[in-house]
Amino acid sequence: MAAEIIDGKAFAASVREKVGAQVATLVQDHGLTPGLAVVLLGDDPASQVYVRNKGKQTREVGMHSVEHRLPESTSEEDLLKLIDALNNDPAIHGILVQLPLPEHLNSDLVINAIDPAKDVDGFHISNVGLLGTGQKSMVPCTPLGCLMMLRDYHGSLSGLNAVVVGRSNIVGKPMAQLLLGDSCTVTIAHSRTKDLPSVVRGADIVIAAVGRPQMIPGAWIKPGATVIDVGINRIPKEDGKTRLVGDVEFDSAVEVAGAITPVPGGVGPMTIACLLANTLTACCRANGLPEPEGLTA
Ligand SMILES: NC(=O)C1=CN([C@@H]2O[C@H](COP(=O)(O)OP(=O)(O)OC[C@H]3O[C@@H](n4cnc5c(N)ncnc54)[C@H](OP(=O)(O)O)[C@@H]3O)[C@@H](O)[C@H]2O)C=CC1
Ligand SMILES: Nc1nc(=O)c2c([nH]1)NC[C@@H]1CN(c3ccc(C(=O)N[C@@H](CCC(=O)O)C(=O)O)cc3)C=[N+]21
Repeated sequence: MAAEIIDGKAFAASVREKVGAQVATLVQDHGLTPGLAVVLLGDDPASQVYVRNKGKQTREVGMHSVEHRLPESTSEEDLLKLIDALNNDPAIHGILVQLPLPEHLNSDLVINAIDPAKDVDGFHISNVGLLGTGQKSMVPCTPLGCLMMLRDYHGSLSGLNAVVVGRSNIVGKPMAQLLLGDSCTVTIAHSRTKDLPSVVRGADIVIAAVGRPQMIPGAWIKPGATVIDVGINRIPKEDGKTRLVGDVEFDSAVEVAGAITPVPGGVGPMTIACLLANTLTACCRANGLPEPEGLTA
């Protein structure tokens, strides 16, 4: 029996619809328009596509959207000045600095310069600490999107064995924290893990966040497991063009898994939808209004 395909694109559209409805209420009842600023350094084509999609979808849900495209050579001082201005701009409730930053910049320093209340990526050390101690925080968008899909599919995650492959600060670690928060038994695997296939085989939930095209084959997956593929990898096609694939070998995994997210159309669209949800949450918190419903962790 082939797995159920978890439709991240449709799920993301439903999240955006909820965000849009709550934005409309904010505008009508409180005269407030949530605002998101995205900062992009350099001209990496893939990053440009994401930034364009973010801007378009931000406007579609009725939010205020600002893009700052700066040259690759921008100095740390100038970038910190821009962040300071955005921190102090009352029309901006969310700030996202697109990663990775050029090598000459210290990304920890830059991220920690963002007002934690406006850190809609959830990467600031305060938000990381709040999440790790189970307190209210801004939750990183990609793991939040994965959690929403898992909760929707499973109902309760309590007691399930979850394996997160990858330990980055932006995906693997926060994903593990969220799963722990929902009472999964969590294993974090990485490049030094011994016998990864057997670690993955023990999982009811597999989160693949490695950045290696199609690395996890169906043969590693426990029959019936839920597979969330975070990987976004561009590989060459026979016709000279490229296509997107995940970190999971979809064709073999779909035959074994109980449910699986495709690439494209899985985690990616949910990431952007959660960015909009976080911006709405930040705007509500900044104005002492109740948290948006069904959009936080
Ligand atoms: N869909 C979305 O919205 C998003 C998708 N992504 C995608 O997710 C993927 C991961 O991103 P990110 O977390 O930033 O990546 P990083 O490169 O920061 O981290 C990759 C992790 O994978 C581990 N790893 C590498 N090789 C292996 C291996 N052979 N076996 C086991 N583990 C391994 C690394 O281990 P170690 O620490 O030991 O080096 C590391 O912890 C990428 O494809 C990226 O494009 C990222 C963000 C958002
Ligand atoms: N500060 C910061 N925050 C991020 O959240 C962040 C970042 N930097 N740097 C880059 C990664 C990557 N990322 C993606 C978002 C959406 C899609 C997405 O929408 N993907 C579509 C396909 C898009 C396409 O066709 O290229 C899909 O999977 O269906 C993918 C990847 C966010 N990231």
